[in-house]
Amino acid sequence: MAVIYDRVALIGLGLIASSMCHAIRRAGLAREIVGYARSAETRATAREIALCDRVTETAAEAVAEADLVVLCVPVGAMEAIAAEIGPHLKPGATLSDVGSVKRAVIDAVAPFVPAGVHFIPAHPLAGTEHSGPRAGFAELFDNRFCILVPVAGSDPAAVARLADLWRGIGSNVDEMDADHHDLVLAVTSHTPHLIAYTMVGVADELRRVTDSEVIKYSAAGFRDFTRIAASDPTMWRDVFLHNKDATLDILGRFTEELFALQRAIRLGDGDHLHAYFTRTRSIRRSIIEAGQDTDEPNFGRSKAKKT
Ligand SMILES: NC(=O)c1ccc[n+]([C@@H]2O[C@H](COP(=O)([O-])OP(=O)(O)OC[C@H]3O[C@@H](n4cnc5c(N)ncnc54)[C@H](O)[C@@H]3O)[C@@H](O)[C@H]2O)c1
Ligand SMILES: O=C(O)C(=O)C[C@]1(C(=O)O)C=C[C@@H](O)C=C1
Repeated sequence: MAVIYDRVALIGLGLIASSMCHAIRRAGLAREIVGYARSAETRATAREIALCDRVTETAAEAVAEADLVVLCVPVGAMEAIAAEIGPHLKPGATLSDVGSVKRAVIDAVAPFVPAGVHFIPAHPLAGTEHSGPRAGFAELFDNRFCILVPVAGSDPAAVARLADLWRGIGSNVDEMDADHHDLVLAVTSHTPHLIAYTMVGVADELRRVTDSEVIKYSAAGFRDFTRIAASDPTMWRDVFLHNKDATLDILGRFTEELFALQRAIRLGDGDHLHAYFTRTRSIRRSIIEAGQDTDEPNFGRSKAKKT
């Protein structure tokens, strides 16, 4: 594949940046990848594993002469890093990010984007519970969506170029408005993470009572919760602090449904439970039929009906 950006600078060398490094290299989409990380330890690791072509000591040095700069730090750290690099961005360059929340990142970063720099926020819908520069792998974005959230007046050619990069590293690309993005993600990612954190917390409380039975007999469903609940605490603290309204809205709806199910159990209302579970089962099946579940053995291969 052809080079899309001569020089790409990645700020924050964690799971997402390191995966971008591997994936951009795999597809040959940049002539040079420059990385910057705040901690000396992360910079040393990145150099040791030759993650990027060059690791710089400052963010300003990393972005100088870069054609694409991607902020890969937690959402709450975006403003400070934008303020630091703003004056050093090259005219005509594209500034993007991978934050899990979009409205708060746009509000925090936009004031520091100089005229002549294209600011195009983005969010790859792919991740794992691991973090840091060793966690990345080239296949992370394969068959996943990357949502681009162009701001008012974005240059269509710059948006198309960034979309080409994400397609080149395996993603499907969609565009969305920031507020809509934050609501959709509150449903599909943020609130589910909060529920997983809560359930694992409840089990942890129980463990003190039942002396490790929870761990010993943990079944697949709970194990999946523990994987999600092992995700980075800083990243998730920032997600909830910066997508407050949408998360509280969805959490309110969740609690109402939970109380309705709790009531059905108390009243022995099997019809209510059966009807509810039938509806939710059909949702899972439609996701698989649409070929969106990469954990499903038939993903991307068939639309075979399951019984
Ligand atoms: N992990 C996921 O599943 C996932 C998926 C999609 C998007 N994201 C988003 O991508 C971004 C990065 O997440 P990640 O999973 O790669 O995290 P990570 O913890 O693996 O890496 C984050 C990097 O940012 C650096 N950092 C932290 N605070 C900083 C600060 N104040 N100033 C400068 N650097 C700082 C860390 O040292 C680290 O290098 C986040 O905004 C997150 O919301 C994460
Ligand atoms: O698979 C996981 O570990 C994830 O949680 C990834 C996940 C998600 O909720 O799907 C988490 C946060 C992101 O912003 C995007 C993707």
